[in-house]
Amino acid sequence: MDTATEKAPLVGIIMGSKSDMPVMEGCTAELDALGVPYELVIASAHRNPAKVHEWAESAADRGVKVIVAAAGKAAHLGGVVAAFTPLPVIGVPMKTSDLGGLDSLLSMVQMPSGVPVACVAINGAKNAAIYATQILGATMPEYRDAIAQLKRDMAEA
Ligand SMILES: Nc1c(C(=O)O)ncn1[C@@H]1O[C@H](COP(=O)(O)O)[C@@H](O)[C@H]1O
Repeated sequence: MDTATEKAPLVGIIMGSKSDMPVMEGCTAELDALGVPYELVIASAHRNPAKVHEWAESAADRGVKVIVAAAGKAAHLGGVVAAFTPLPVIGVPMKTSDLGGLDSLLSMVQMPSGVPVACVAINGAKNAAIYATQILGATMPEYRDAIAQLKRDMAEA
């Protein structure tokens, strides 16, 4: 399932399996709430490396500014994507039934020097959306304003 919002995507979301989708709906819902256009692709670095390569290498040319990569278990996807793009990559380690997501977290966060993947909490899909929007907000005032409003809403609540 490959999808995108109608406006040109600024965030590229990739996940290793459609089984990650229920958690990652927390990311798309937050991006929708913040008004950030995104594209979404399901592709595994293990099962379909050619598709991951092509998608990651062409992301910047499509106008994508930040990538969110979600994967569970041997979660190499974010690192592989980071190898093929100059864009910042935010990893979302998926909770797993066997090792509770510690497997995903450690395989995602322990990147070799020179190829960073910024990693949120296990199942931290919403925070990945907020962090991606904050990165956009560094240069795009409308997204800085959206984050400022989110903070006001949280304080109010
Ligand atoms: N970690 C990876 C990668 C990868 O890193 O390329 N590809 C799939 N997966 C993960 O395997 C888990 C189980 O996938 P299935 O449910 O399809 O068996 C998912 O959490 C997925 O992200």
